[in-house]
Amino acid sequence: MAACTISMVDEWKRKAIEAKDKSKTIEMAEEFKELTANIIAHTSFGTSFAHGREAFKAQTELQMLCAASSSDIFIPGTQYLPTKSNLEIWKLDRKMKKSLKCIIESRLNSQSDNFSYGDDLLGIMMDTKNDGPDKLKMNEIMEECKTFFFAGHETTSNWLVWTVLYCPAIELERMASKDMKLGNLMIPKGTCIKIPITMIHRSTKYWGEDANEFNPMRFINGVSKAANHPNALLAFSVGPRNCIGQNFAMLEAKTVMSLILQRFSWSLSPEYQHAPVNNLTLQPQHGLPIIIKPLQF
Ligand code: HEM
Repeated sequence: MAACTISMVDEWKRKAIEAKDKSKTIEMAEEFKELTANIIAHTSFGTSFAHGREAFKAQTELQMLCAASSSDIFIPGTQYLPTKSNLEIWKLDRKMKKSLKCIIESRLNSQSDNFSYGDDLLGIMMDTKNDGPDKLKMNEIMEECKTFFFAGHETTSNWLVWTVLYCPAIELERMASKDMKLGNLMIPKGTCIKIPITMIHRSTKYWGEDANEFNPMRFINGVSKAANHPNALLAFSVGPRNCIGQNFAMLEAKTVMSLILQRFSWSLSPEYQHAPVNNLTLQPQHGLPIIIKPLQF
């Protein structure tokens, strides 16, 4: 984490120092996307990082195509038709799976003397392959790699982008597995419920009159005491399906922000246009240009 971040901030400093006024506008949204992809690829694939990045690049393109087609009206069966977008989706899917399979196979062939596949995420998952009932199949390992990249990349990247404004996942969805009562509402089995995290995070009912103000001191006694309901902070969800990467993400954000703040002063560029858009995670539609100035030359 720290090594990836330091190489990014060193590059920023070099660019700023080269400039006449010793400052530089940096497109933070793009930089954070690249940084968090590097961090998650290193964590997942260690030494096979470069190949992992290739696989994740294909997954990102695939995700964008799927997000675009998910806004179309869905006609059952059309996902199997060889349309231009489906052909592109299938091609990227094959490319990504091939890269991941290559990484796993080369790791299988290079098992070290102590019969371990390594201490990155891939190695740990492959080591479980050797044991009895928890054994993971190649397919399952590939799916887990995809999940971790999807769940741990844009979330953290957009979290860094907004830092103290918004949470990156703005709503949760649940489907009722049986008829149930929720407060005064009867929820029939099969109903989809959306939980509006952003609205809950801005509710004066839970957070008090200053709900819309940036007040980090409200967390001084811990997250569960910050509001008048212990689960009012839902950024990582709560319960058995809450975010498995929460501690990783917290560590990543603290590492990145502290390494940046130690080195630069910064201000928002006049080019910035405030237009958050929900593309599965909340993103700045027109990027985040920030002017940075090194604190020391
Ligand atoms: C600021 C960053 C992050 C935010 C705001 C975030 C938010 C969330 C939320 C709200 C959920 C629950 C989704 C639901 O219940 O419908 C979730 C689940 C999950 N997150 Fe994160 N996440 C972040 C970073 C990460 C990272 C870095 C990883 C992995 C390294 C990760 C892996 C996962 C996984 C695997 C799940 C599914 C858990 C399950 O269904 O059992 N997340 N995340």
